[in-house]
Amino acid sequence: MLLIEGEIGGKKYREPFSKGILSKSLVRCEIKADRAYELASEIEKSFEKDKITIVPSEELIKRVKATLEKEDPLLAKKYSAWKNIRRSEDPLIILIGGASGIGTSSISFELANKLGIKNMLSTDMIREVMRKIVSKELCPTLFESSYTAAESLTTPAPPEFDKTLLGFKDHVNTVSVGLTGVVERSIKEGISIVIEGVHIVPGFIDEELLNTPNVHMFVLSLSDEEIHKSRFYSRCRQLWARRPLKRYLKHFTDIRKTHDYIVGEANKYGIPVIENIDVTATIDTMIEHIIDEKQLEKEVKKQNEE
Ligand SMILES: Nc1ncnc2c1ncn2[C@@H]1O[C@H](COP(=O)(O)OP(=O)(O)OP(=O)(O)O)[C@@H](O)[C@H]1O
Ligand SMILES: O=C(O)[C@@H](CO)OP(=O)(O)O
Repeated sequence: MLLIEGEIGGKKYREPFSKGILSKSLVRCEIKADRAYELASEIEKSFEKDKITIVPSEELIKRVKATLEKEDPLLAKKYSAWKNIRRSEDPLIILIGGASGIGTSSISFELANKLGIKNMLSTDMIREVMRKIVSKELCPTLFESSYTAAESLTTPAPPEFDKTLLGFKDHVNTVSVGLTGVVERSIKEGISIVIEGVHIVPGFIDEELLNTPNVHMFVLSLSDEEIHKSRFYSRCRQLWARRPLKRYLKHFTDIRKTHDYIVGEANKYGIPVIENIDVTATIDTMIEHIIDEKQLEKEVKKQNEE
């Protein structure tokens, strides 16, 4: 039997080679399930042919990369990229913002899955907890949606300001308090987490917190309004969806205003804005950014030590 030898926290362990586990990780690199299983079998056979019975996990990764290189060099590059992040012992705190319906929850689920991150949280959940703590009288916009918050503003909006955005900023400002708490706690505990939602807006979260190593922020966008609108249709077709399509279509103009505002702020603060057209491309871009930032952090750390 072929055994894989790994190390966790300085302790060595051995486990039987599993074609199922390996093919699952190949599927994450966009290889079709059938082909992934065939490749996993080929890799197992190649070790048997070499009469190897115990393989250090590093060796296994090398062989997978070599096999993928022959299959398609781009796949090998993708596999290396996300494997590097997964194997890193540093925690990752990933914040994904964007207007309602842009795809923050779908992308956060896919990214967490790909990187093996087990903690996920939506800012809508943070908002829901805050609604139980703060009264409606004290903080009326908190009880609205981000795009309807203006309806509960207690003071009239000055004519030079856009009312929708005034309400939006007030709403985001409040939820950012809870969001900051979650980010601080995640850093303190050293856990990896993906947090997503409309309340992740550059400029509302303390810059020092965002500059903490391993904290990465992204904003999703859709410049084509029609594609954005179609996302509400596709969401309401999902059986589990409980959010009425009519509400989002009625407020679509306001949702677009929040979209443009979030993107504008991201550009102002140098936060990557990713057009969320294709799930795979979005995830790949995020992984590339995380790797680049990690490299930069390493270089800065090295310079500071010198
Ligand atoms: N890249 C994509 N390509 C195609 N469809 C997508 C993509 N990303 C998300 N979707 C679909 O768009 C719809 C809206 O996505 P999702 O629910 O993730 O948005 P959201 O930003 O979390 O919205 P909200 O903030 O209102 O909860 C869903 O049906 C989802 O499956
Ligand atoms: O406030 C919002 O923009 C959305 C975010 O998901 O929430 P809801 O439409 O459920 O109020």
